Amino acid sequence: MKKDSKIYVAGHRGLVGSAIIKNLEAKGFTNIIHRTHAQLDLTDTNAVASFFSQEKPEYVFLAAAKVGGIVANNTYRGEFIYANLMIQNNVVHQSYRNQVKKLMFLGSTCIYPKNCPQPMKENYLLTDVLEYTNEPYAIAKIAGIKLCESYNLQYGTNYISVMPTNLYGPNDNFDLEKSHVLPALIRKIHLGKALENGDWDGIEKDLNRLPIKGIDGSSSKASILNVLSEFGVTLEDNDTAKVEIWGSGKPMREFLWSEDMADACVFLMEQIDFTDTHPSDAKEIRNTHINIGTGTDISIADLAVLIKKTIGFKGEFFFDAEKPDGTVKKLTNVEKLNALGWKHSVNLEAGVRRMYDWYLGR
Ligand SMILES: NC(=O)C1=CN([C@@H]2O[C@H](COP(=O)(O)OP(=O)(O)OC[C@H]3O[C@@H](n4cnc5c(N)ncnc54)[C@H](OP(=O)(O)O)[C@@H]3O)[C@@H](O)[C@H]2O)C=CC1
Ligand SMILES: C[C@H]1O[C@H](OP(=O)(O)OP(=O)(O)OC[C@H]2O[C@@H](n3cnc4c(=O)[nH]c(N)nc43)[C@H](O)[C@@H]2O)[C@@H](O)[C@@H](O)C1=O
Repeated sequence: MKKDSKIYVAGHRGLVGSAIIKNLEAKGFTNIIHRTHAQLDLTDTNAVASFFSQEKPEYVFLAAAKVGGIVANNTYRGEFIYANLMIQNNVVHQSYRNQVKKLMFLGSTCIYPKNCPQPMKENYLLTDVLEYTNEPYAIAKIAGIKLCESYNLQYGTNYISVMPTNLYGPNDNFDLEKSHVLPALIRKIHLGKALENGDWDGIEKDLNRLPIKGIDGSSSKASILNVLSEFGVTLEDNDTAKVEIWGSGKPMREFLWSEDMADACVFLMEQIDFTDTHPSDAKEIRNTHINIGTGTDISIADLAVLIKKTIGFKGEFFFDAEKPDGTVKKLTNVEKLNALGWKHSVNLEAGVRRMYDWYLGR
């Protein structure tokens, strides 16, 4: 990419899209375009066609998607498969029709089988059944990989698919119903600490920034305590706070700082072409995507303890077995990425600290 190449970042206000913009700007790219969801609904085929024919971007980062944690994926199954298929079909097809030079499609490591051998190599894709809770989302993401791969093979396009592990960072989603585990635990443990300290100013500030289910900072203490308890943050009679952890706490997850993820995306966009993702003598070209992760994981229970220490929460945890565990373990094999010359730089301890600072607005 040249510094003045026209680059479209789809999903630029999200966790990954915002980090990609920051990374591109830091590297001196000057011609970045974007649209909010309200300005351009990427599920609208005609609107996406008009946008591409008017703007003619040269490079596309497809970081717009319908995204959420385990319960959101399991609850809004129809929305997750429909929106993701539509967004990627529209963006990839219009990129082809408008001669985009290179596109990066973002999938997810939930594309791999539920009981995949660990760590998961790219070629384990489509070797067994998927995890039920996110099957619709995963099917859409697998379709996205195959869409890019198939256009490359039939039309000679240059589209790269990357499969990130669980991500976290600035502009994450802290909605306790729909978010992923790491931002959810940061917020719940932060609120638990505020409850045990009687810090109602802190609770008011938090709820004014992001109201929960109809309560905000001006709501009565009784209704705040009531709604927080529905989300698993409670104050016991002895003034000890308790925070709920969904599931058993045993599942293992791998976490990558979103700004590392963005750096990997820009690195791959600049350094590799589709042809670099498979051997030149391959008779059947498949599994051309690249995992992005750290290669290290942690149990959810241990993650909660790490966040507890970072925040300085003194209370207790309890586990809600009614909530799903999801995949037991999904650790990426990152040999392919490392061999291309990229490695993450922010470890989980430092990342959680940065994440909490960002959450507090420091
Ligand atoms: N977060 C994670 O842990 C992981 C994410 N990924 C993948 O990374 C990519 C980015 O995810 P992430 O940044 O976390 O997601 P976010 O939810 O933070 O951001 C998604 C962005 O897409 C936009 N968007 C959603 N629907 C539409 C639409 N119909 N039209 C236009 N814009 C839309 C959103 O806008 P708005 O908010 O206005 O709707 C938002 O800006 C996705 O492909 C996701 O699947 C993969 C693995 C893990
Ligand atoms: C990125 C990835 O994200 C999703 O998969 P997931 O990794 O299972 O997502 P998660 O972050 O929501 O949960 C991880 C683990 O953590 C546990 N957990 C504990 N307490 C809370 C909690 O309070 N909130 C949440 N969300 N989870 C919690 C939870 O029960 C689970 O065992 C899919 O969308 C998938 O499609 C995808 O791509």
